Amino acid sequence: MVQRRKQLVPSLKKCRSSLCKVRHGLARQDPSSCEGSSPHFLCTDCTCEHPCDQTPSIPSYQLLSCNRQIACLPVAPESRGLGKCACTKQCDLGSCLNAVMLIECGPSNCSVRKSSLCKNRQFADAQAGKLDQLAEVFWTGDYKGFGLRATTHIARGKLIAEYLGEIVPQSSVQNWRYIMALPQGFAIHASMAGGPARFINHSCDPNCNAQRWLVEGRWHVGIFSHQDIKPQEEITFSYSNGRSRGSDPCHCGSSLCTGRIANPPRKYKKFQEAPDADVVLQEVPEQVEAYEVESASEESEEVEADDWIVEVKENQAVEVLEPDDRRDEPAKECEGGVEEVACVTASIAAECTVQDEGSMTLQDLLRTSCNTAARTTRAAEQENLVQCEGAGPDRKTFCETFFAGSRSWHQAPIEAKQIMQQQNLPEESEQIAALSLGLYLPSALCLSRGLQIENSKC
Ligand SMILES: C[S@@+](CC[C@H](N)C(=O)[O-])C[C@H]1O[C@@H](n2cnc3c(N)ncnc32)[C@H](O)[C@@H]1O
Repeated sequence: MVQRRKQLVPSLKKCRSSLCKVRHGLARQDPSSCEGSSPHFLCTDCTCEHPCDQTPSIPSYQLLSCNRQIACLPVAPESRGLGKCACTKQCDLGSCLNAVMLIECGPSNCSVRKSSLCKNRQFADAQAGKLDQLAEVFWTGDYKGFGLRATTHIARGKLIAEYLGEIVPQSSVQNWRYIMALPQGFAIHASMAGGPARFINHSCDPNCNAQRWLVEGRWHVGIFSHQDIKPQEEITFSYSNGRSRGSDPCHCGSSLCTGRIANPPRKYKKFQEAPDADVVLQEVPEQVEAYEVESASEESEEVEADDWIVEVKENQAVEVLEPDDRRDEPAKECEGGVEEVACVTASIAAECTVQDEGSMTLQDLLRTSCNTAARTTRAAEQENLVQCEGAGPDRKTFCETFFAGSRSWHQAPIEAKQIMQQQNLPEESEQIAALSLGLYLPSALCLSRGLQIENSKC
């Protein structure tokens, strides 16, 4: 513990570089001197260990403003038949019935006439870019890679960021570093595309929690502060779902640290070849478990999410349809006089891996088109899914080595390099493979900047 502290706050006396003016975690370097900043990323700190010219830049990923539907996530069963809230003049988060049940208000379920008087629109506001930017990505150091920290004082109960990514079946996930579980076997996969929340690290004594909300019938996950947070304080939540204890070492630095961060549940172990692979399942915590439809989640856990679909009938009983049966099902959006929307959404749904026309809503349509067309996102997903088979023998070998590896690769650039050399792989292939897997790998980043690695540093 003492050693770790030394590493996080290096002594300024030892600092020889003129660039090394800022102590890690206390202040921010002038953003204008940072190269390669992405829109939400202001700057990485310079430390003696990582002077500005050596602090890695963020591995590339696509910045999203809303979730991208790759699998057609069914409308959340519990959203059916919900009435409007009982608010009259305005909706407040503490009193609106929807908000209390972690349901966001929207045109269909809010009683307040003017949407500006409804405070229960946090996710919609975030997606519209209406929320204050409260946090920035920063370099925490070798152990945890990048993280997110407050840029200002954040009061308790604030939505800091939505956990954005691609909605996929959990069964298709191979890189578990950037995953948030959803009910019914789905997940938000933020490896290739997502938002700043993908950088939030685990802590055994976190200042935030992940909450699953229903927004227009769809699950969304937000990172909310559960205590006041000071400027420059790292934003963290617990990856542990309370059921599993992971084997990855935890470096959260808290006095309550259990020494481990969580692993994916056993049923998905088949996707990680080695017990010690660097994989993490972040699952929404207990307080939102009420949103699980017990029988639905039980059933869907047993079956492949992309072959089967869970349907909810009017009486809320849950039924699992086999793929053949659901072809005859009418598009649900056609009921209720929105045929036009249904036609368009159905044609987009036809592009999806799961042919679930009935569960596409106008919101999906907007979400799909607010990013890339469904056709393109599907192509991206295909590429993601065949990471280990797809593009050439070098990437395949690297990928297999990564999943069979016994160490956290992002912490072991030397080992990564040795394996590449043992297998006679050109160095560039490591970089390409690492980036295509959405991994942070110092050696890959060094190579991308044309720098040599020596003693774990560029
Ligand atoms: C969702 S990513 C968080 C962002 C990541 N630090 C990065 O640089 O992209 C999860 C990964 O971060 C690292 N990580 C997060 N919390 C950690 C902790 N408390 N101790 C050690 N590593 C941690 C682990 O490698 C984990 O697989």
